[in-house]
Amino acid sequence: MIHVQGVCKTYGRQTVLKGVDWHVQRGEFWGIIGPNGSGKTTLLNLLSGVERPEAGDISLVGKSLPSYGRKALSRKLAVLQQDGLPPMAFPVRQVLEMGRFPFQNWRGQETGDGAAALLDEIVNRLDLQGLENKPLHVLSGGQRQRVALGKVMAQQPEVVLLDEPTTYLDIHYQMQFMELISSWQQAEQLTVIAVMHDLNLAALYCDKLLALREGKVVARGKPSEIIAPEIVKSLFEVDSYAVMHPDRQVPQLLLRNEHGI
Ligand SMILES: Nc1ncnc2c1ncn2[C@@H]1O[C@H](COP(=O)(O)OP(=O)(O)OP(=O)(O)O)[C@@H](O)[C@H]1O
Repeated sequence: MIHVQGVCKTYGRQTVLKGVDWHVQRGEFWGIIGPNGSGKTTLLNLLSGVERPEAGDISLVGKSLPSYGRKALSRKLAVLQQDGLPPMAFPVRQVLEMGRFPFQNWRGQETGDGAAALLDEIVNRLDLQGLENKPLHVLSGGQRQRVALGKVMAQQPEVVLLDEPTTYLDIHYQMQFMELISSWQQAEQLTVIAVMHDLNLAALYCDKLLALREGKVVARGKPSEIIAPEIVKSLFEVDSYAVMHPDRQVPQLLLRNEHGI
């Protein structure tokens, strides 16, 4: 689905990504992990076409990323940020309709049928009934992030890029958000790439993890291979224990100090 080959990115004198190679298959859920400043968001910005690499190539479904026009790219790929939508006055339903941009003509009219039914389905799936006519700025952060997800779903992409999407959510909404993404991914064979700071959530929901440090890939693999005390120590300089989650059989981290308490 996505091929990243020898990608380097420099800002001024700082080389932020140093020769990243990475292959993502259709339908996989990847988490990008690593310490602050390791290049995670930069890599996501390159994948979304917002930024261009100085060296190397990125291809999406066999075609080089720069060869996509804006609309063609937005039919393939959608991006959801930490705070997906600002608290603006647009009503929820209208925000969801904005996700249909790739399918609208120059007059803003939908070129195919079925958009209204699709939006109804999204409203039900995300439990947004009763909120459709409310302006975004009266919603809670958790509700707003659900609307942001709905807008991305309305775009019907094949790939979704998420940049720390649960940062501002409490644990209830974090779980809810990850469950929604995960069920969408499985239902549609969606490819998901998410920058994740919460390693326990990453272990629970991602199929695979890419670990970056100082702009280089230092580890990649299944959560069971990556969420291990030695790797976590090498990435974050933090001591930890890894224990098995009793329901899902994936590792979960418990933090510790150097005295083991
Ligand atoms: N537009 C920019 N101009 C200059 N430097 C930048 C720019 N974007 C990122 N950087 C620098 O590149 C480095 C990597 O930043 P990036 O945001 O990709 O890291 P990150 O791993 O996502 O960090 P965090 O976990 O803190 O979000 C940082 O040192 C940052 O200051």
